[in-house]
Amino acid sequence: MPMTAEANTRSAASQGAEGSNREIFLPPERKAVKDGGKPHVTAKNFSIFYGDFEAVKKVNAEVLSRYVTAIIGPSGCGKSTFLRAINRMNDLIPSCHTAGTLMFNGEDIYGKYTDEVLLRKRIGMVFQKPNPFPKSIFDNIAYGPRLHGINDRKTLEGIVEKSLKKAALWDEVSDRLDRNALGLSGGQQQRLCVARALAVEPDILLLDEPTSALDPKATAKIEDLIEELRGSYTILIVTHNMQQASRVSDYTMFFYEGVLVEYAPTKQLFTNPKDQMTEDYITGRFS
Ligand SMILES: Nc1ncnc2c1ncn2[C@@H]1O[C@H](COP(=O)(O)OP(=O)(O)OP(=O)(O)O)[C@@H](O)[C@H]1O
Repeated sequence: MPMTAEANTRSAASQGAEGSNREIFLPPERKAVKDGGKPHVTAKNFSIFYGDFEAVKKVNAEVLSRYVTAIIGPSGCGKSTFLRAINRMNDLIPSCHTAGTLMFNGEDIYGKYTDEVLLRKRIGMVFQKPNPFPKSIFDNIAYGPRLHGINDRKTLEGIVEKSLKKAALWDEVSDRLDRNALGLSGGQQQRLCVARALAVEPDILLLDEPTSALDPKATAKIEDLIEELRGSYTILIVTHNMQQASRVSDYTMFFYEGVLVEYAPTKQLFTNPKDQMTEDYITGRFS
């Protein structure tokens, strides 16, 4: 059987990585996003500490609007800490403090006058484990809009429908919006959590290992959803799964021991990493 172009590339890539147990990643070609690519989150010498321990070390980076950026690296390297800093979720940890600056749309996220509630409306988050409220599907989605003063039933109905459609869940739940969200499957619950985050019309979505508790089918649905949302939202996703990073993201950040070692277009980072440490990590020399 003749080798396909893809198989040829795979073969060439395998041969290129002499002696290494190289996983082959072939990130798909991705189209440029309309009106995307502006600095949306900018870190300047940004560090995050737990007490005296510097978990994230002097990061300098710009996250680009409307693209998907994956954050990868071994366990404990600071991925979640960095992600959570972007909507100040770390504020809930008393020992946690920061140095340097982290800007969102040119405004200091840690500025004296920043309102965390409004910040979290603009920068939504979905966690590793689906965490719907023990309420109806409708009330889960309407929760955020109500918190921000929307109480008109018709308006809420419109928001709930739109959000569930964006999260690719509407068709599965439109006839049971009054049922408890905890009755949904794990994958549906996670899409509900995405819908809940979208209901307040955020600019940025932070996804902290959103598929690690899901089976392959539910994982594929979330990955499809990320693809759908790409171009409308700036998305950052922490993932342990390098294949997932290579499939869903436009840019990838590789962290090691709190240091942002390499940050590049996903295709470049996975096929032609500049740093030896990145090369070693993506080829499975350490995990
Ligand atoms: N609440 C906390 N208090 C003290 N140290 C913490 C806290 N949370 C995380 N750390 C430490 O900060 C470092 C970075 O942790 P973080 O959870 O951000 O890493 P990670 O790359 O997301 O790891 P994983 O992939 O295992 O989730 C680790 O050394 C961790 O032990």
